[in-house]
Amino acid sequence: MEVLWLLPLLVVPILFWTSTTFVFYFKKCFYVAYMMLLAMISIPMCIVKSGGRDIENMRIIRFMVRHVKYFLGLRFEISGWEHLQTGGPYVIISNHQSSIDVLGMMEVLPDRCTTIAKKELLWAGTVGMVCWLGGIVFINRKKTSDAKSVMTDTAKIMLHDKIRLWVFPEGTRNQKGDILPFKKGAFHLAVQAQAPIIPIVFSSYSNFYLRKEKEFKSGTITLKILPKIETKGLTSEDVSSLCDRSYDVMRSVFLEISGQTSQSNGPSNH
Ligand SMILES: CCCCC/C=C\C/C=C\CCCCCCCC(=O)SCCNC(=O)CCNC(=O)[C@H](O)C(C)(C)COP(=O)(O)OP(=O)(O)OC[C@H]1O[C@@H](n2cnc3c(N)ncnc32)[C@H](O)[C@@H]1OP(=O)(O)O
Ligand SMILES: CCCCCCCC/C=C\CCCCCCCC(=O)OC[C@@H](O)COP(=O)(O)O
Repeated sequence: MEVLWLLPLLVVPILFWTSTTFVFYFKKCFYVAYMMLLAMISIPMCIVKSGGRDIENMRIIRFMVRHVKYFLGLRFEISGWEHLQTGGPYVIISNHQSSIDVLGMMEVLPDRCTTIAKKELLWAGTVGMVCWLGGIVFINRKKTSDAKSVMTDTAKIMLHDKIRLWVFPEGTRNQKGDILPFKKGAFHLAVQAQAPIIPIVFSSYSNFYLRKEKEFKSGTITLKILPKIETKGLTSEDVSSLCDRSYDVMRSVFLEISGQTSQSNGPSNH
């Protein structure tokens, strides 16, 4: 009878070995549950260290998240570190494929850097709470005028508090094997703060993570930090061309590091 208790210990490894769908759901559930747990542990640490919402809490979050990749069988190959050796405020822009991006983000996140996120994330339990404590700026994507005014205020805070901002200019997650046309908020922000833009490109996850096919294998993510793009002297008139330039350089690097050749990208709103 006691042997029955051992059954799950046998069944889980067998399913892991035989079913890619099981592995997919197992890893996804593990990821969410473990991030929730890490966030729960981090909340009191952030409160004790900073007394509340403070960008310095991102150091704790970064430290807590860095090992999660090992459990998911992921490796990062990072190049271009020298481009992050820039003092003062800047805006990092990167492509956005999945919530797994958070792991790459925490590999390279500079000090005094937080991010812009959709306001719905605030309600993601302990993860939402820790994001708030880390000074993440929440925007309402459904109310463009509100989102724009939050970003304009953020440009002022960036300069005043000497902080860096990480923005996903696609504005949503995308796993279509290409980069979506960029929204313009990140570029207005950089121009308003007269701060440089540092593009970071994540290679495609399609060789290890396929949402539709329910596959989540081990894999290596290439993360390329690109040279900064200056915005000194630019005005709102230059935002469209700045956005186009950044998109072009990031897209060609994305295709190169994802082992794809350049095709014409479908829709473009810039
Ligand atoms: C310890 C355990 C821890 C566990 C947890 C682990 C980690 C937690 C910590 C960190 C993790 C954080 C991860 C968070 C990831 C979250 C990612 C997201 O949520 S992505 C979604 C949210 N982000 C964005 O949407 C940013 C990009 N969007 C924009 O910038 C948009 O432009 C916009 C501001 C939202 C407006 O949207 P819209 O669709 O209207 O975009 P357009 O670009 O077409 O703009 C329309 C129009 O407005 C002009 N515009 C835009 N912005 C501005 C501005 N700031 N000032 C002035 N004008 C602006 C733009 O030029 C357009 O006009 P025109 O066409 O005439 O040029
Ligand atoms: C009790 C509430 C339960 C909520 C459970 C959800 C918790 C998520 C938990 C763990 C994942 C950790 C990573 C957190 C940050 C990732 C955020 C993210 O990637 O959001 C998606 C957003 O960029 C774009 O969203 P859309 O594709 O436009 O939509």
